[in-house]
Amino acid sequence: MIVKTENLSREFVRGKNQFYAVDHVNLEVEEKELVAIMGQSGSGKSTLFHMLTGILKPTEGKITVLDHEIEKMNDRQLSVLRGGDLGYIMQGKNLLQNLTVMENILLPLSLGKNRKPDKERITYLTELLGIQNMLSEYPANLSGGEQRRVAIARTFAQNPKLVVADEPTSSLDMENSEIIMKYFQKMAKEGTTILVSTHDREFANYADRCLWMKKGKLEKRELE
Ligand SMILES: Nc1ncnc2c1ncn2[C@@H]1O[C@H](COP(=O)(O)OP(=O)(O)OP(=O)(O)O)[C@@H](O)[C@H]1O
Repeated sequence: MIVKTENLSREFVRGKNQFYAVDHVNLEVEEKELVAIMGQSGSGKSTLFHMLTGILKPTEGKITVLDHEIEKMNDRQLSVLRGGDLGYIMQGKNLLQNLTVMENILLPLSLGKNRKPDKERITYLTELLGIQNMLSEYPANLSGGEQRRVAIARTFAQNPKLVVADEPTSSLDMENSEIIMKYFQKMAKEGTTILVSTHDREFANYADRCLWMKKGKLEKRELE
């Protein structure tokens, strides 16, 4: 099992209300699976992904990712993991603005253990994602969709065993979304486990399995 959560929960307080953003989630993802989590805005997908990747501590429950007990790891151990076997494509723009595109792509590799940049892999990825002519640009000079593609290239450049991707196709046009979905499917077949959150129902055609998140609870259900 690559991902396993047991009763994973996160509570937040807003005003006088205490509520579960993630409510006793039991999720299991096997090696080589491409699993899509769908759900309305605010249903808890990002909170779940933040906990799986050690960005956010749970209020309750257990998380095992790639044989690591995530909630017991310290920040240093977590950043080594996130620079190596675990790749996290976060939502929104998250490139470092003072580094060029290429420097951004190489950054996780400098945090991971025993990972050296694989030039061939990086060339392949940047060409596939159509960012090969922007490698010496700064992120501020790129569109939102281009920055998204750089973030995707950065994650796969580290050759992770598990990729957690939070709405990877959100600011992309159809053509680029399809390239990403096909690439995810290919990488899953070749051995990378991928967990993706999305509003894009097209992903259902590429994923091995779709789950639905509703008010913090994870449901198994057919798409309408
Ligand atoms: N730090 C926080 N403090 C209080 N409430 C929070 C915090 N972070 C998230 N929430 C709330 O928790 C709920 C789940 O948010 P989350 O970002 O996980 O949803 P999501 O499914 O990823 O949404 P989207 O699809 O819009 O990204 C929302 O109601 C959100 O407002």
